[in-house]
This record gives sequence, structure tokens and C-alpha cells, in this order.
Amino acid sequence: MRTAREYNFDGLVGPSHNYAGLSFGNVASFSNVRSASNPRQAALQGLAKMRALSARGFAQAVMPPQARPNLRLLRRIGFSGTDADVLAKAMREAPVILACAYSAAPMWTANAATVSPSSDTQDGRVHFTPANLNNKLHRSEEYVQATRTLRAVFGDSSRFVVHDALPPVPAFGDEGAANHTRFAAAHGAAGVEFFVYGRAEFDPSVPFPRKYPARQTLEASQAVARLHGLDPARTVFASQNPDVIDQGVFHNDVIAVGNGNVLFYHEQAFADEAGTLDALRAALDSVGSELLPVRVAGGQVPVADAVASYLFNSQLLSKPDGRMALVVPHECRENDAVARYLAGMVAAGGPINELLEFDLRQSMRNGGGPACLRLRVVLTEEEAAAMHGNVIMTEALHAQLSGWVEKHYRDRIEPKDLADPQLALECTTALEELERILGLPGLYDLS
Ligand SMILES: N=C(N)NCCC[C@H](NC(=O)CCC(=O)O)C(=O)O
Repeated sequence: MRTAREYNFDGLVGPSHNYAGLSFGNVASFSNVRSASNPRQAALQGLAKMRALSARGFAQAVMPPQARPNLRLLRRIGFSGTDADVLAKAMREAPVILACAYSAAPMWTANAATVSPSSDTQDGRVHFTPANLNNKLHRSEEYVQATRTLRAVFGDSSRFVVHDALPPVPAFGDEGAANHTRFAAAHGAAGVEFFVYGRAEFDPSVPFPRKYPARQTLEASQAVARLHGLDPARTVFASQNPDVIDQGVFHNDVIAVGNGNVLFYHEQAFADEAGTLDALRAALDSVGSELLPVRVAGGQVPVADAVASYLFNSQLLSKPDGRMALVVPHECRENDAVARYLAGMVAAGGPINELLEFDLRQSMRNGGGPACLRLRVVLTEEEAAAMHGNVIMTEALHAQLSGWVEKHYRDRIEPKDLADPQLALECTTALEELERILGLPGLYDLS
């Protein structure tokens, strides 16, 4: 077995972080629509988490934000003139589409791509498929920059493959790693890849939600597994429980998280709980490991509390002693049922014996918790050394990026500010400097 580490690539919050209520089915996004945001605080909160986890010895990296506003989108739908004209007209005639062009959503890098480490793939390379996120207009063009960013950092084609995103149509709705988990005895060991889908385009027998959209399809999950050259014996597909999607669980990572041989999940997460666990057990058995389910019952934590606190949108991190730490947002302490559950879990002597808690309120208000904010990339030492750019979090990079945020970011954005041409200029200036800090020239197409 090769030794490898799990790098968590956290999304750096961009300079125009805002709340636009764009995600139908995501309760937090909808309830904070059009409230004022604080981009500076949002970015510093994210950086504080990255710094703390890096200081604890976890492999931590940063994923740059995407360029905003997306003027190409606005011009393609008929807004013309100078950039300032385009913004003013869009604000007048289509303010929601202007908000889409300014969406903060690329910060949730769990949705950037699905990643398979080299120990799982047929050709022994690390495979990435950028997610097309085609269920929501404001996320549907993220794959363009996500592909560009991943190809910039993982450009060594002898070790990495960054595929094109799947065709951007409903049949291939793909939300990336938010609906994907990997289990393995150790990060460098052969693993089991677990894909959870919300509906199937071509199989009417698969249950689907009635109220909110199912964003991930079975067909998309299967396509990603095929592209990555995964071994079918070590790949499990499971149907998400449509009832929980209708209660605000828009991604599987809002109701389950896995790491190592542990699956921490709510009893209502899957359409067929027993069948899903059996399939995972059999697959893990084939790699000489044993599934360790940590099941939370509805009587302990109702689904509504899981959604409000983001208990399961936590990071489950392996510590050197073999135990795991759970990275949770403050909201978990503020919810009585969840706080009680967590205190009991840590005291019980199970696999998860530590809580690391962070203030991520600026992200949480848009429906993004600790797990949404990071993309997991398992890399051997050689693969890590082959990455391009200055993206590994260190004290020095943290200081540099915090200074950059203080210099360029506003501390308040209201919906009306999206029409301010000055904001667009500030975003461009900030990203030009970021390319230099991260040592990734040409990362953005800022023309
Ligand atoms: N669960 C994971 N992995 N990611 C969370 C993504 C939150 C994101 N919110 C938004 O896109 C809200 C943007 C706004 O309303 O301004 C979404 O719904 O896609």
C-alpha cells in the first residue's frame, strides 16, 4: 500500500460574497435572501478554519475564488454596452440574473468536482471530473473556471487527469463531491467509492422528491465512475431518500459524511438504509476493511435539526492515532438536540473522539457548512509534490491571504451594490493580485 494524505482544498471566499436566495431547495439560502453580507468576514472565517486545521497537522490547501461578475453570461442574454451599462441594465430588467452573475457559490468547493485517488483508478492517475451543477443557473457555469483551476494546479498529465464536465443537461445533473464519499482502510489503500443520487432520468422506479429538486442523477454518477476507471466491485451507488430532499437536504453531504471505514449518517439519509449498508459492507470487505456505521436516529436528532445545524455537513478527519475529529460549525452547539448528541458521541469512546468547532456563519447563511467548503483530494507524496502553484496552507500563506483580503474586500454588500461598476473593478484588481500570490499566472481569463 502507498502512503497518501487527504488534502482538503477549501474555497477562498470571493470579494463579492452575497446572499441572493438563488437556491430553491436550500433552506438557508432561501431564508437569507437579499440580506447584507460581509465578504471580508466571510473570507477571514474560511481562512481561520484553514489555518487552524493546517496547524493541527492536517493537509490543507486553498482553492481560489472565481471571477465575478460573469459578464459573459449577461452579454449572452442580450445586455450590451460598456460593462457599467450591462450591470445597470441587468439590475433594472433582471436583478435576479444579475445576482446569478455575481453568485458566491464557487466558494463551496465540495461541488467543484468529483475526485478519485490514484489507488482507485485503472490507470493509476488521480482523476477529477468538474461538476456541471446544471440544476441552478447561478452555478451552471462554475465548471468553466473549476476546470481551468484544476488543470492549472493538477497540470502534470502523467499523474493527473482533469476530465471535461458531463454534458450540461438534466439527465447528467452532477453536483460533484457533495454526493460522493470514499471509504478505505487508510487514505493510500484501495478504496470504495460511494455515489448517492437523488433521481434517475431513465428509470422511473427510482424514487424522486416532489417538492424540491433532486440535483444529482444516477446517470451522472455512473458516468463519473466510468470516466475515472473505477472497479465496479469497489463502487456503490445508492438512492438518496427523496423525503429528506424535500426537507432541505439538497446534497447528500447535508445528511451523511464518511471517512476511513466510518459512515456517520442519519437513519433517514438513504432510500434503502439496509441495502445501502449491505452494499458498502460487501465492497469494503473486498478491500479487507470493515464498515463502521455511526447511525443517528430521528429520535436523537430530527432531520430538521440536522438541516438547521449542519451536523452532517461536518468534516471527518483522521488523526495520527487512528481516531477521528469532527469539524462542525458553531450552529451545532446552539441546537440542543445536536449539542446533546455530540457530547454523548464524543464521551462514548467510539471512532470520533474530538470536536473542532468553527464560526462559519457567513457561509452557513447561504447553506454552506464545513464540508461544503472543502474538496478532498487524496495524494501520495510524489503527487503532492507535482502540484503547481502556492496553494498549500501555511502560516505564511495565511498571513499573505489575510492581508490581501483586508486590502481588497468590502465589509458589507447589499443587493443594490451588485450594480456598482466599482465593485466589478475591485473584484478584478483583487484577482490579478491573487494570481501572483498563488503563483498561478493566467489562472483567470480577465480580458
Ligand atoms: N452542500 C454542499 N456541498 N454545498 C453547499 C452549496 C450551497 C449553495 N448555496 C447557494 O448557491 C446559495 C447562493 C445564494 O443564494 O446567493 C447551493 O445551494 O448550491
